Amino acid sequence: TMSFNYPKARRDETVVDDYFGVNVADPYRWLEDPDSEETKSFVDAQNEITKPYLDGCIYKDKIKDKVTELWNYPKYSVPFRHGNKYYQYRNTGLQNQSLIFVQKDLDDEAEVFLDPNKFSGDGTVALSKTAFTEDGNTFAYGLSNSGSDWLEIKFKDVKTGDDYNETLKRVKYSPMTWMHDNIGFFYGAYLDQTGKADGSETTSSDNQKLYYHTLGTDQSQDIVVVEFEDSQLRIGATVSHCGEYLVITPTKGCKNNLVYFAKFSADNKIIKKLELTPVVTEFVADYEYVHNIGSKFFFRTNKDAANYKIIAIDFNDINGTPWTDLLPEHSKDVLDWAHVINTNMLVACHLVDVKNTLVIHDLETGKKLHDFKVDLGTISAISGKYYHQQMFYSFSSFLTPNIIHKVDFKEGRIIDTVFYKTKVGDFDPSLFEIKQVFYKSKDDIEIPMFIIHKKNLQKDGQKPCLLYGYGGFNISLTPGFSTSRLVFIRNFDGIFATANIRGGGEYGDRWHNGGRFEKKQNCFDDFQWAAKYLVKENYTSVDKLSIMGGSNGGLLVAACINQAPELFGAAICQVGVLDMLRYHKFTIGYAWTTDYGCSDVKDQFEYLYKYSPLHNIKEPREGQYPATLLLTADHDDRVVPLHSFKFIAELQNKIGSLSQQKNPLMIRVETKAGHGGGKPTSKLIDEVTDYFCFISRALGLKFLD
Ligand SMILES: O=C(NCC(=O)N1CCC[C@H]1C(=O)O)OCc1ccccc1
Repeated sequence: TMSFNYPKARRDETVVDDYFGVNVADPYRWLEDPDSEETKSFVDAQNEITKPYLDGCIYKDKIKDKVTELWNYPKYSVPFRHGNKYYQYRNTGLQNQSLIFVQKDLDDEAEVFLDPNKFSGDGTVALSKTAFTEDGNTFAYGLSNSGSDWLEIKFKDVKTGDDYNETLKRVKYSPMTWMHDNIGFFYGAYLDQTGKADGSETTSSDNQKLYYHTLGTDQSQDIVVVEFEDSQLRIGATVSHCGEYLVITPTKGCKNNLVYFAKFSADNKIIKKLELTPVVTEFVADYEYVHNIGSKFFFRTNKDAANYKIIAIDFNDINGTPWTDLLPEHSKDVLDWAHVINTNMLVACHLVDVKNTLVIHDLETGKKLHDFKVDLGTISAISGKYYHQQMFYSFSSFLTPNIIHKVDFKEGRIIDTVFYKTKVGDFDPSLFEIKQVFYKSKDDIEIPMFIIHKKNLQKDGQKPCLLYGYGGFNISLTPGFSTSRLVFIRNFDGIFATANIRGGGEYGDRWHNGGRFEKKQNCFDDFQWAAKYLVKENYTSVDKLSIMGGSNGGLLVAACINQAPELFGAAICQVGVLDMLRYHKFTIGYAWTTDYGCSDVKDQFEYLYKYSPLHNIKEPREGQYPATLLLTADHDDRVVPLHSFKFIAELQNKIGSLSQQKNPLMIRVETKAGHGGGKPTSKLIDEVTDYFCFISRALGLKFLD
């Protein structure tokens, strides 16, 4: 095994912060400036170590070919109906960005409506949020560059295919919603933020305002229609399905929002700030607009309902008429989302032990009308406007790429047919199996875990295993189809496992709250106990076990290798949140305090300091750190790359020089890329290939053809 001469990054020992009397050194503070020559040469020096190591993997070409081959299957979204046309995202398989197709009827020849690959040669301009007008004649679309959260909004005339002249700039974390006059458009922007705004800056995003744009005019004419004192609010907004209200749902963090509304004047003229009526003015719960009938509004909420429910609020009499439950909270099943279709039917999707169910209720009475048969897996999308008598939904799972269903509502009947079944080359799902196990964590709480492997597996403890986790922000890791993981199972003769650890939404607020604030350590314990389970049950062994996670999941991976380096052979940490004392200072980091807390508060500093990856790197009592690869990118303005730069510098400095540390400790820094959203297929395949090269080389895995 090689030893590595890692780049020596300057340590500035003069940078020391005082947190409530505790002095914390931050010698790599200078790495927080992405534009300094010193930081740029640090990144180049790191890539000069990492690239030869990855390219030195003897299977690199085979891995890339296999990943590409399995990736190359047609990906279709559910069809969407706007105006009198159907639209659908399609990718033949390897296109960098999916295209939007349009057709008059479902059995007509579809033609290209929008091809985002035309916006750049390398596919680094991605289509982000989009919104059609009610009449379907105008299409608003947001473009994101190099993976940044910043959007530029354009408007296309559907009939001619031509774009209107205006471009709305400095848009970020923004709604996109049209007045029903098909001319007025609402969006959120940071127009008074100075300096760079291309996603490579780390500037904190403050003072978002909600603007009203009139189609065909210049952005400079736009009107501020909603703004709040609190500069950290992101202003969610939706024009109600009836077109007569604007529902405003400001949020500050990543949990709980407020609710206001404005009723439009009869002539729909908007020339100044909107008169807002307050509905919810404290951050006590999530409230998501589902539908309204006149002044009766339906929201999905977790107010007094940890597993969420649908309530009805009368906007004409907010404090008079009691708010009622339309769809009561289920004692165990979590209400994932709800959608109104066919005028008076409510489609409800629940999560039951991390598997989706799909039912239809009567909108008036809440009475159940229909149960869709759903296998172990996820309802990955639904489409259909409330006034349509037709909807589409898609299903996918670990061994099942998208199956699209068409549902027609005719003469009181519900007719569910398979509309499109995705085929993936020569992949044969019958050769593999999915298991769901419930293992005990450190505190004996039962944690679900999906394990996927070839059938007739010999549990000889020698199988390479890839354990994936996230554990935060009420996000649930539900079954999904991933060809890269199937390459790991098929060609490394491996096992893929995903642990539904606390902090996620798998069991509603109970599960989310079990992994937040001072309980965040439960996430790390749950993940470490998943690793112990996989070894104890003879699926794999420590030196064949890799852990992987991204963003908050990158925090998970980095905290776990600090706390239990002896449990893992390799660790893949993608775009991780790694400096828990300073994360809130950059871009949208302050919004994450609803999960993490903040080092500005004494008792929160204390528990953050205990697990913050950057501050808890220490020589293992015995053995070494796992082979560790950090991945980040120069336009990641969700989790700025400085987290990974500082962590790898400290890891190489403290651990890289130890004689017993034979495993590589590296970072892969991508250019013209961001947090992950919108990444072109070519870059995704290169990234998967690289971290498979890293794992296989570090663990000495064989690649079977
Ligand atoms: O910050 C988040 N979400 C939380 C997030 O992205 N986190 C939370 C921790 C690190 C990172 C992650 O895990 O992906 O979203 C901001 C946003 C983006 C686009 C539109 C509206 C709002």
